[in-house]
Amino acid sequence: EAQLPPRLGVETPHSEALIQLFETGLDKWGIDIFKVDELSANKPLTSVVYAIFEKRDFFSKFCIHPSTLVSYFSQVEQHYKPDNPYHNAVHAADVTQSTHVLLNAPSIGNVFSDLEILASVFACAIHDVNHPGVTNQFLINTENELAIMYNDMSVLENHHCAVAFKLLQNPGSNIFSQLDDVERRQLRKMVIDMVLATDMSKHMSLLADLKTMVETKKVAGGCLLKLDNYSEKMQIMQNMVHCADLSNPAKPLPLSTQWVTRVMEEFFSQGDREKALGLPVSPMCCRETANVEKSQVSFIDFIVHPLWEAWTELVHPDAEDILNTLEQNRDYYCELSAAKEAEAASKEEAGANKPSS
Ligand SMILES: COc1ccc(C2=NN(C(C)C)C(=O)[C@@H]3CC=CC[C@H]23)cc1C#CC(=O)NCc1ccccc1
Ligand SMILES: [Mg+2]
Ligand SMILES: [Zn+2]
Repeated sequence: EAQLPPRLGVETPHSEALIQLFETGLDKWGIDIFKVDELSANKPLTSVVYAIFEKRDFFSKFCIHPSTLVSYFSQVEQHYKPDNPYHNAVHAADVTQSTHVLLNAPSIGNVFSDLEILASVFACAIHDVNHPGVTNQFLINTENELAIMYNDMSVLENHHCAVAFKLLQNPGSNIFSQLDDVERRQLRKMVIDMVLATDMSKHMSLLADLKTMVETKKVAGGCLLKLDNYSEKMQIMQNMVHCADLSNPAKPLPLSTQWVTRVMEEFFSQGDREKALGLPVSPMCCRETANVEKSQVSFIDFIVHPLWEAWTELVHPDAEDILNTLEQNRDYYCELSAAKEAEAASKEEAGANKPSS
């Protein structure tokens, strides 16, 4: 019997503090995932996945040996680029833990099977693996080998999936080796369907389908339909993972502001590369002209809030607090943006009135 890996699957001098943090925060919306990164000695993904698998009893339910889980997710974690300000293992850990919380909503409690929950948690953990820190459009515009490989279609998302399943084939890393063939094939299809749905170009159609489902659910007297067909269930799972991927602005403000700084840094460095390559600079990637607060307000108003509003209706009333936090944060960015504009205007004013030297 291979000896057990360290607690939570990571070697860290802070293991007691990390265990404490998971005791109190693993099931909470708003755990400090940056603290998890510190306490886990920069293994946030492996430690979060290990803690969730333990809490959901996945080791015994799916006959997964802890050392196999650690072997696989250490490789996945290593394939997230630490130099990416945003699309790194901390983001993967954040999306995974956020989905773990969404799955605990009472109104979807008994909708999903253990295999569906396993697939959702796994999909989140690997959903951005080996992300190059640039957008699909950039890869297409620069005729990157990944765009050629995937014919410009959901290039990043196809790559994340392929890398994740390739790593499963490494010796001692196949966490799904004890599933039977049917389960393994079902899980693979569910994971691909969820990861490909994290491509923002699918956002509008995903949201439209979610709204339709909410309408029909209303008609069906409020309780969540016993979702019997695959496509309805998958729609909810895809939107759940997509919500988690777009959950930064709906987290407590000290976390949300760190994510804005990180994502803008990633966008700006892409803008720098576009400029250096003589390519048109993407709209929110220009360091000089971007108004960060204003664009976070539009990101929330046009993309994040409509999605979370629909999700909140679907799982009513379980996500009320999340929607409230999103709305409070939106007002904060709005005020900040107005204050910055007022300051800029008064500087302009002062400049204009400056006595000519
Ligand atoms: C924490 O903030 C963020 C967190 C994530 C993203 C993401 N954007 N996109 C697309 C929408 C450009 C992605 O495809 C990324 C990959 C998958 C999901 C969402 C990701 C953007 C922001 C932002 C912002 C922000 O303030 N101004 C930039 C902005 C303004 C208006 C509209 C979009 C972006
Ligand atoms: Mg992605
Ligand atoms: Zn993501």
